[in-house]
Amino acid sequence: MLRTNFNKLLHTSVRRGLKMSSLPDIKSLSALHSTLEEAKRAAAYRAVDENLDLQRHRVIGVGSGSTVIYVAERLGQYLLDPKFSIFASQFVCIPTGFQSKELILMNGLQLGSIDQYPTVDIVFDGADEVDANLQLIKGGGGCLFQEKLVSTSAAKFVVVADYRKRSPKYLGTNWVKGVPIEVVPSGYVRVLKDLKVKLKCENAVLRQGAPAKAGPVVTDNCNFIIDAHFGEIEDPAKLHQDIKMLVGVVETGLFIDNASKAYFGNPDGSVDLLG
Ligand SMILES: O=C(CO)[C@H](O)[C@H](O)COP(=O)(O)O
Repeated sequence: MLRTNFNKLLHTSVRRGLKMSSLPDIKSLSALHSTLEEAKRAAAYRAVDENLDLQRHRVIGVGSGSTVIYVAERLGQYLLDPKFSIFASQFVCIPTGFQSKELILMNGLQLGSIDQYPTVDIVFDGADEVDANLQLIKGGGGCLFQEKLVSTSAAKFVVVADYRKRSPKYLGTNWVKGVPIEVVPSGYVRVLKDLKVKLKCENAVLRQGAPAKAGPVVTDNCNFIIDAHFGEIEDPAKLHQDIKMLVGVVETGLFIDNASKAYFGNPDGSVDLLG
């Protein structure tokens, strides 16, 4: 069975022009165009190397954003290393949106869906802000519903981020664009009103697609996103619950008691671990 999958992988790799090679050491790779990108890559590679259990993990969630690009790249490198490919060819990768689906396919990985695989072994995903208790703001890229669906279906959720994402204390300090909230399109006016009147939100705006699109951002689930400003958030769990109660809300970008650790890449190439 393993051998058949391995042969299938070899044929697929050859067809796609991918060459078998050994898992590269990050130090041997060419420099990226900025220290920020280096930081993201360092966090992602280390998170994958330290948390991926080749013997046990089969269903792997791949999140969204610019840091996760390096997670998918690293998983693809495992697939191309003859030492690891016998295991990596068994991976089924679950995307959290259109972008991550593309990343999975581009790196030669096998694509699955959350409805085929409702139990996920491990998920790697980015974040917009992470506090000391591993509570998160996510959804800057508009994929929060599927990200929450996959991360809460996973036995382990590992955050990959750069140094800018680490909160000094309260969520809402570094990420000042507001808490992303996915809403049903016909309910957005009602949610905007309830956020201001019932939850005393400082400001809430419908996220716009301009300049790429005139009109609102439409999510992969055909919904809208509201960005709601609450300043510094002392009790993210309560705020999440309060927002969730509003009619028209699909999901909030507050990820509560969900992540088990976070890797933060630094400009000097080092990585800090929280959790
Ligand atoms: O939640 C997200 C998308 O909805 C992303 O994970 C988050 O915005 C982080 O992205 P990046 O790695 O580009 O900083």
